Amino acid sequence: METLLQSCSIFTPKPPVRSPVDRQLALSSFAINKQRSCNVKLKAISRSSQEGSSSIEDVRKDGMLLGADKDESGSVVGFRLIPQSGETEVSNSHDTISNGKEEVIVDDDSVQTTSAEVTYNIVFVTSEAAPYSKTGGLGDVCGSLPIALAERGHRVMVVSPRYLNGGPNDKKFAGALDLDCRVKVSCSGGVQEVAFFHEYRAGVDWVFVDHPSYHRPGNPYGDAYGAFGDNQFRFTLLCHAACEAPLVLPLGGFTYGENCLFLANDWHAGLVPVLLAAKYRPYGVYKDARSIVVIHNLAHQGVEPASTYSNFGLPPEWYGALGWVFPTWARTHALDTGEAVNILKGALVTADRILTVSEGYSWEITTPEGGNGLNELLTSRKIVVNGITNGIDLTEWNPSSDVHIPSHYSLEDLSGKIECKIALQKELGLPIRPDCPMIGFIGRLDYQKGIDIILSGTPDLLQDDVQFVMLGSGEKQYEDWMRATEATFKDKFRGWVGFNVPISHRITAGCDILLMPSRFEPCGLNQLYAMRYGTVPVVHATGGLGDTVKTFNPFADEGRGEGTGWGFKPLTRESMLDALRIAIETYRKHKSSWRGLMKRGMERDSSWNNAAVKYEQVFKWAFIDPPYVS
Ligand SMILES: Nc1ncnc2c1ncn2[C@@H]1O[C@H](COP(=O)(O)OP(=O)(O)O[C@H]2O[C@H](CO)[C@@H](O)[C@H](O)[C@H]2O)[C@@H](O)[C@H]1O
Repeated sequence: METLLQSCSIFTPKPPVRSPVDRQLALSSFAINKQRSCNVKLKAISRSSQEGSSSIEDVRKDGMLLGADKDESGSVVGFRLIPQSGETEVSNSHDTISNGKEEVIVDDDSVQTTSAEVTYNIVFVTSEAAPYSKTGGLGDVCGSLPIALAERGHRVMVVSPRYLNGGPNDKKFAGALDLDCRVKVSCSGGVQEVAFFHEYRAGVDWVFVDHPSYHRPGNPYGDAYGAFGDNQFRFTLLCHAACEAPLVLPLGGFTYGENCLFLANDWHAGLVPVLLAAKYRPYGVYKDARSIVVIHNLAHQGVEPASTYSNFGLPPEWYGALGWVFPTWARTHALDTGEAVNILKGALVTADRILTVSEGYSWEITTPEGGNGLNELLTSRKIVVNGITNGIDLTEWNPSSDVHIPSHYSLEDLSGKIECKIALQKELGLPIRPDCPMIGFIGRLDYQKGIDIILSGTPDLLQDDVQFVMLGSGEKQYEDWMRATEATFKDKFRGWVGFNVPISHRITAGCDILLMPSRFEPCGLNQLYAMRYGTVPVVHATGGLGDTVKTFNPFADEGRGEGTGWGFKPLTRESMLDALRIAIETYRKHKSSWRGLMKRGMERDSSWNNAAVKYEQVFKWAFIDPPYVS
């Protein structure tokens, strides 16, 4: 066993490659060794290596394998699959993409789901992916964008930790089986062994990295006492394991191979592009792979003291990539040199391209106000920075079939929305008043979400005849404030402290208005969910909120009105209250305008397919250029 594990270790030195032929041989034998070292348990998968493509059909029950594309080294770089339903064309499509525009132009067959012109082997690396793990929007995106890309014909793997906390969430990982493949990772002054679990679902390979440090009470990042002290270690492990996964895991009988595209999400996955550049490419491995860092939130960068650099398992000469110096004002004392390591910065200087989750935010992060200290670096790489607005999972967030809401409704028949409102008032113990404007807030209770502005504006807001319900958890001072406000305004305010997905659906469906006064918002998903549910968003017009919520103009479109909500600026208590008062007034007195607002919001196309087309454009650009660090 030890020999087997040893051969799987990513720290087995690989010989420097001299000639192109040698290099090719080294690459293919490296890939073969990796495959051999993994004894995959799944019967169908092990059959597939002997019997060819037919056994893959056993595994991929919902489709038919037409063939596999291989690169010159023999690694499989793509499959051609045709879904059993036959609803989707798989051969090279004639569909055209409108770059940078909302629209996807489909050819005359009016096929709903389009397929990609060029397909890639894509590896998402993420600290959370719904439904397995979710603490916020990152989980939503990494739980649904991979499926949208797989539906378009890409081969997609998502690598994230196998969190077990002893609670009911653990059963979400029950469908993932141990692949019986162990990898040894040298980091933090020792050698760690990680295992891989796998579930093939919705066309995607969900791969879970298993290690004792992912098994503890709490959420993925911390518990009641705060953030875990070893998060740098836990996510370093994730990145090392994710870099090995395409080489060692014969998923569906074939590894993803080296010619793949890594999507490293946020700082937790930020070591991936650094590892490609520093540990693999010098040995000829992953020389044709590309990496894209996706920023969901620049405020979190994975910064730790400089002395922790040796924990990353990187060559000493790569310190400069992660090295970071705090500005003088941020240092703690006169002798503090401000030296630190910053994982996200390392990703930004080594990734081939940089993506954010809205166009507005992609610009904001290049400014001193929105750049969180990385604006100059981002400006220097502006040419590879793009913003693509997130989509939403239209199956989970559908008012006509949502399993969490008491009545279903649609644009054609909105009567169920009033029933959802009445049921919500009942559930919360508020007076049952279908005519009373009901405002909702869902989100983390922290500085980003503008909770302090809500806190200062609520007493004034509640002077009016409204109901206000908040769902969230986070900073204790805000949780306490919610409890205290509920006690003071018993008939008007409810503060639900906690993270509860079914309640979030019921608030989205039952309220008339959704409030999002975020200080900054890379994209924001709740306003997209709200619009789909005919709930009108009132938002601070920043980042993705400014991009997605169009302020109501009653005079536009020959008096029919335009817009899906209200965006206010600047972020002050007064401008938030002004916007809310206009919204409340419109709700009360201008019923047809309100219906127009609901209708336009519900009709908005927030599908992932649209966003996936734009991602594909960025993938193409990534492969046109040589690797940024080679
Ligand atoms: N108490 C609670 N109970 C139940 N569900 C709750 C909840 N609090 C939040 N949620 C859910 O968590 C998600 C939050 O998503 P957001 O996009 O609004 O913010 P987040 O800041 O986490 O994400 C970051 O990443 C995403 C994805 O890119 C960006 O949209 C965003 O701007 C960026 O800050 C939503 O699905 C929401 O319903």
